[in-house]
Amino acid sequence: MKKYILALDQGTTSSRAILFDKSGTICSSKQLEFTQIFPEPGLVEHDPMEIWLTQLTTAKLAMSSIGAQATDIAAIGITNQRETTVVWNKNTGIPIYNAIVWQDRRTSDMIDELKSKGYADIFKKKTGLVLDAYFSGTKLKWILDNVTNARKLAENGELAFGTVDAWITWNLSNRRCHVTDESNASRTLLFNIHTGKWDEELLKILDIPANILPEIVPSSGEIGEASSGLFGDRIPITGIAGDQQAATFGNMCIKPGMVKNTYGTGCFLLKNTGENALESKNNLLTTNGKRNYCLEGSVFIGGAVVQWIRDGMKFIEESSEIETLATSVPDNGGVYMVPAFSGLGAPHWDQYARGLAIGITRGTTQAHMARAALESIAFQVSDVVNAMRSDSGINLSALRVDGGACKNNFLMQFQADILNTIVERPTCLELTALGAAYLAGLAVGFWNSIEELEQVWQVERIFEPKMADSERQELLSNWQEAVKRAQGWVK
Ligand SMILES: Nc1ncnc2c1ncn2[C@@H]1O[C@H](COP(=O)(O)OP(=O)(O)O)[C@@H](O)[C@H]1O
Ligand SMILES: O=P(O)(O)OC[C@H](O)CO
Repeated sequence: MKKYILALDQGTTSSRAILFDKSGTICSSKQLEFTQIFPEPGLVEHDPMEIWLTQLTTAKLAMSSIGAQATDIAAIGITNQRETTVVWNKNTGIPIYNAIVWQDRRTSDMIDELKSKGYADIFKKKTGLVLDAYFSGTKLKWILDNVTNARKLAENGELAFGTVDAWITWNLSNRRCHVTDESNASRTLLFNIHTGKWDEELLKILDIPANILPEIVPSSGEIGEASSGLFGDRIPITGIAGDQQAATFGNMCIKPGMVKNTYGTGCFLLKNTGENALESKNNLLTTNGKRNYCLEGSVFIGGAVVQWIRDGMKFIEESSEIETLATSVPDNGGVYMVPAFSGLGAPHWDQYARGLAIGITRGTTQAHMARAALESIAFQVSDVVNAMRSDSGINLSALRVDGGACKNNFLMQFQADILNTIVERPTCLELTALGAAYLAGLAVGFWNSIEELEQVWQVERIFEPKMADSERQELLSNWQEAVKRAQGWVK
């Protein structure tokens, strides 16, 4: 009898493997952090081999720690940091350059050039995305233009491009599958979300040869097999989704209008818009979920500001300590932090914004800075919600949350206060991995219906808004002023 689904969650800062049983319970979980490479300010890379090896190791450890065999596992579901771009040689299986991470800003000039040539509208219409260095298309072009021999090898059909899902699947399948799914393809600037195909016109604009691209496969279905050499027997791969779409499914936002926000490295708020690919007038992205479209607001720095308070400022030793530090003062003492470390994402889309802290006086302490850092996460989410409110008349009765930073009770209460909306925190916070497990499990009959999965989602705690309107308005108005001052800084 198959007892588990193995979810591989390849995130920005760590690789994770989780074995879920039929009740959606985590039976085993292993996580390994990997190296963040910052070659210059604004550039962020990962070593693709380290991504693969940490992912493989976590899978083996998750299995061995509970004595699970390959034959106990019904299927593998893969979910991943999106947009991060890997190009490898199909003959050797070796990447020709480091993975260029979604946070990397090296193609900002390329984006400016595309905008100046008037291409913003066509990309928006076909891909649902705004032109920004965040997405894979210009990162891929940069590799082809800058790595020695890359373009020649690509023209000879010797190179493969993929987001991290494709890289993991290629390695799991012993180089047999070069595939991606629509939720990842929809983050490349190369994929037409209306036709469900790579778009020839966009490929031409970016000068990208079609033969480098992965085949697009369903997010849930027969995708490939992990080779027996890895786990002792073959295991079907039947689920792939970008991490934010997977979390939307894991959070069971399956009906139009339902909204989730994931508080990981960044913050990603997705609203299910059903079968309509709603075009945003407020700089939100239209993106593909499982047979559904979503409106998305991507905030580049969420929990990462807590890592910066810990590792950069060294105010705390563990991320969890920020809550005690921040609540040791009654308020932010007039300090506002805009963590635009790699520009601002939705709804501002300013590649040239940079971080600032403002309102500092002689009385400002580490506690005020920590509090301002946490508040900045909630303010950014609030900007996205407001953009969504004016776009689609969103009636946000409750916000479902997940991700590492939503363990922080102060942050969740402040979020509820600033949005003036209930925040619902579920019992299982690993909803990205759970979403990928669901996609894989539904494809092999481990679970039979979405209705069955709806029983798994349970609320752990509800945060009710308590703040007075006047206080909320003052905080938001000061935040908006701070954002204005951060914008365009490195232009
Ligand atoms: N108690 C906490 N309070 C605030 N932030 C936290 C807390 N615990 C973890 N984090 C933040 O959560 C993030 C990790 O969440 P996770 O969902 O694992 O992210 P990712 O998938 O992007 O790697 C880190 O940026 C970390 O700083
Ligand atoms: O790795 P995460 O969870 O921060 O997610 C990264 C996003 O997929 C970037 O779009």
